Amino acid sequence: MRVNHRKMGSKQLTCKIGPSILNADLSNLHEESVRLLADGADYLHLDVMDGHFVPNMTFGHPVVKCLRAKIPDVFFETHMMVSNPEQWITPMADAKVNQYTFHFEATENVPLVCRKIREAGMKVGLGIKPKTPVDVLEKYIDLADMILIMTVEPGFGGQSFMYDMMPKVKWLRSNYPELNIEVDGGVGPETIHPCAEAGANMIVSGTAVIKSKDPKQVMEDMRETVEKELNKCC
Ligand SMILES: O=C(CO)[C@@H](O)[C@H](O)COP(=O)(O)O
Ligand SMILES: [Fe+2]
Repeated sequence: MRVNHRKMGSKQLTCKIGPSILNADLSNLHEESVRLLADGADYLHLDVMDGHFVPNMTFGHPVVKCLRAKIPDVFFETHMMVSNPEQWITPMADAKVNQYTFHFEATENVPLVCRKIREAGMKVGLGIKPKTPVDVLEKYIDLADMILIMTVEPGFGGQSFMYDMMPKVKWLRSNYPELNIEVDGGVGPETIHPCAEAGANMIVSGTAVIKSKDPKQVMEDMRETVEKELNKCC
């Protein structure tokens, strides 16, 4: 299935805030997630790391499945920082994940992975690491529901936002007005402006939300900034 993101149709893009729980107290994953959702999160961005594609490990489908059992209705995106992303499609679909976001750099066969994700009933997210140029995505964009532009090297929360990734977001937004574009890494109240101006509408924020005394306010402020920009263009 192909989605034509180039045409300017009637689809109104909205801002979605998806906190990353990577730097939360993972022994309280359920409580932390419920708190973030009560504070206004639109979806949960679950960072899955395999210690191979990135030099860090987190959790996999068994944990996601347990969390899903306690939170049945919320949109779960798994950010798959794994080699061989094909391997975890079925288990993540079984865990009732809504969107499976994998990395361009992790596979030789992007179309095949996109197709298998869709066949398993999930939305397709396709991401690139900072050193990967955005134009490699051109022939795959219509196979995806969302493009992820990493604004740090994947692997760890709490890193500094890479401002020089914003031209990638701008290029995508100017060519694909209806595309969902996500930014991830070092995003918070201090760095949301360039993301919004460049055209990102899906905002992942870990440390800035989790470590804040007022996560609700942080998410509200980021949403307001993004919505202001989205409303400018239409
Ligand atoms: O995927 C990743 C890191 O690899 C992210 O989801 C970050 O973990 C977000 O955390 P902050 O950079 O906002 O602290
Ligand atoms: Fe992530």
